[in-house]
Amino acid sequence: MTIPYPPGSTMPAVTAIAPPSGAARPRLTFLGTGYLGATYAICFAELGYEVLGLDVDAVKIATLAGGTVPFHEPGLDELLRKNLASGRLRFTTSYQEAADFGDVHFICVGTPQRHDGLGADLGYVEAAVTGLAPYLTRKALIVGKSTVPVGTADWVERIVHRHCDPALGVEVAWSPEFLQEGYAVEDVLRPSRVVVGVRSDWASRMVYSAHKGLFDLAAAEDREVPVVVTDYATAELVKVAANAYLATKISFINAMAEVCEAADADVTQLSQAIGYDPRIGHRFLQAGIGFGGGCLPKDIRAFQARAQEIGAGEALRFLHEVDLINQRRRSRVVSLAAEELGCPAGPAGPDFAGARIAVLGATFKPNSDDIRDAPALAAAVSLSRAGADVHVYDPEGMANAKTAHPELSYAASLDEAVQDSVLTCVLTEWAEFRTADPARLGALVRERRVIDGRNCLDGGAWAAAGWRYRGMGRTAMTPVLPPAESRRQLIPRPWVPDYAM
Ligand SMILES: NC(=O)C1=CN([C@@H]2O[C@H](COP(=O)(O)OP(=O)(O)OC[C@H]3O[C@@H](n4cnc5c(N)ncnc54)[C@H](O)[C@@H]3O)[C@@H](O)[C@H]2O)C=CC1
Ligand SMILES: O=C(O)[C@H]1O[C@H](OP(=O)(O)OP(=O)(O)OC[C@H]2O[C@@H](n3ccc(=O)[nH]c3=O)[C@H](O)[C@@H]2O)[C@H](O)[C@@H](O)[C@@H]1O
Repeated sequence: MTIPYPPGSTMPAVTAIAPPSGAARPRLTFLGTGYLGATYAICFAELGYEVLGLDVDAVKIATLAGGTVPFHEPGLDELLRKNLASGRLRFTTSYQEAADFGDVHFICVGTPQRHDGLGADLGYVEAAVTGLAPYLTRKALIVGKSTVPVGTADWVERIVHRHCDPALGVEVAWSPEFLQEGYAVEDVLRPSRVVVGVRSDWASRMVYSAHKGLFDLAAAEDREVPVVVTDYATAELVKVAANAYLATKISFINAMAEVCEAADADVTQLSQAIGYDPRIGHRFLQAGIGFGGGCLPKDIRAFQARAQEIGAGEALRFLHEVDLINQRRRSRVVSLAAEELGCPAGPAGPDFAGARIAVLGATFKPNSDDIRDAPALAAAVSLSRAGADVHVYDPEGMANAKTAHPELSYAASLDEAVQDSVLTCVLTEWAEFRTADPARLGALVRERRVIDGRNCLDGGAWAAAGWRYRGMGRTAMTPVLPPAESRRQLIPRPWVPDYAM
């Protein structure tokens, strides 16, 4: 079924569309106030909606209601306080309150990897829907935002029908989310696209009304937000396909890093050079220790598992290789460390015999406190298990890292982490590490050896300060510059072929 967007029209003008409730804008609830749900609740209040955030974690709800975002996301704390003060934003643990309040209910709960290590655990989605549905007393729309295996929206619809009075006509839609942590506020307020799977014109209208604030903002800024209205299955697949593509792009460049290591070539220059082809582009071509986080790794595994279940397993076999390449990058940091320190190889791998190693970075990427499946922490744990005396420091991830890995030693500052170390590993590219003065740090360490697990340091400057520098698939010492910068640096004069010089 093709549903025009805005509903009933192919024109971008939408002023004639009013939400079915008759209110100026539907009232929104966000079920699950983690990284996704809290960011959405706060940003949609900022867009002018009346919003209620719900979570089963009473501490999280009290923290949010008290004006503090329980995780690190640039810009979000200010918006939270502003919108609590405006009265448009509230938080609760009561499903009854959410059902009474909301016209549109967004499901934002986690969908982690199942304990069997493959498919997605949909237990939280089921709990959220069965928690809300029995309290609904009027027609409402339940919109899934969590990342789920294809077929989930159908299943949720059946659960809703089992738990609600059919006369209410409660409906379902699925609208996957593409925000990146660290840029979440910008990504929510100015999304690259809105994708929605719907089954009725009413659901389409409601989704439109629930996003109208975004479209109004875009119009005021003379931008457009592309909207793709489709069926449930396509909407669900768009999300996992996007993450599978991003993961594949990163593993592709990391595979090139492996080849560069064997060929004594430089992957950062290779990446820069291929990225100038606009069909390839520079983004997500940063070779290093590989991808982590609460999404890419689990999503590519769940996607493979689901494809297998529906008879399309062959099509996604390459994602297994993407995963393996990614895991090898973490091991490569450990083997590089062993090479650098000349550690003897025991039957279970290298023996670091108490060598003091500074691990700079614990989060899966900078500007986040998220340590889920973080490559930096995984490498720190491997080094520690292999006998190293590891000291971890991260600007924002310390509290989460200490909870997840109390067995590691933690330093209170960058300086304390590197003090007396024989090896320094930069494994998350925080600005604090990228801009650190190698000469100053050199005075603190016992031996000047650095592994740049993100290819983010100016190797030349570190070498000039007396450090032995090792990148990941990198031979050159040139700093890795953003494309515009590098273009200015690399093309300062008309190119003259060698033979003409
Ligand atoms: N973190 C991100 O950047 C993005 C996440 N996603 C997807 O969004 C979903 C949520 O991810 P995160 O926010 O990162 O997870 P999270 O773990 O930070 O948050 C999930 C929240 O749901 C709450 N919860 C669990 N059961 C509940 C229930 N029955 N009712 C209400 N709340 C409940 C938890 O207490 C927690 O606060 C996942 O499917 C993820 O793949 C999608 C795009 C971006
Ligand atoms: O589904 C999700 O939750 C989200 O997953 C990723 O976002 P996020 O996990 O916040 O982080 P990314 O910026 O994608 O980085 C993921 C990992 O890849 C690594 N990475 C990224 C880019 C690169 O070139 N090289 C590289 O190793 C990062 O260091 C990080 O560990 C996607 O980028 C989002 O679009 C998506 O919404």
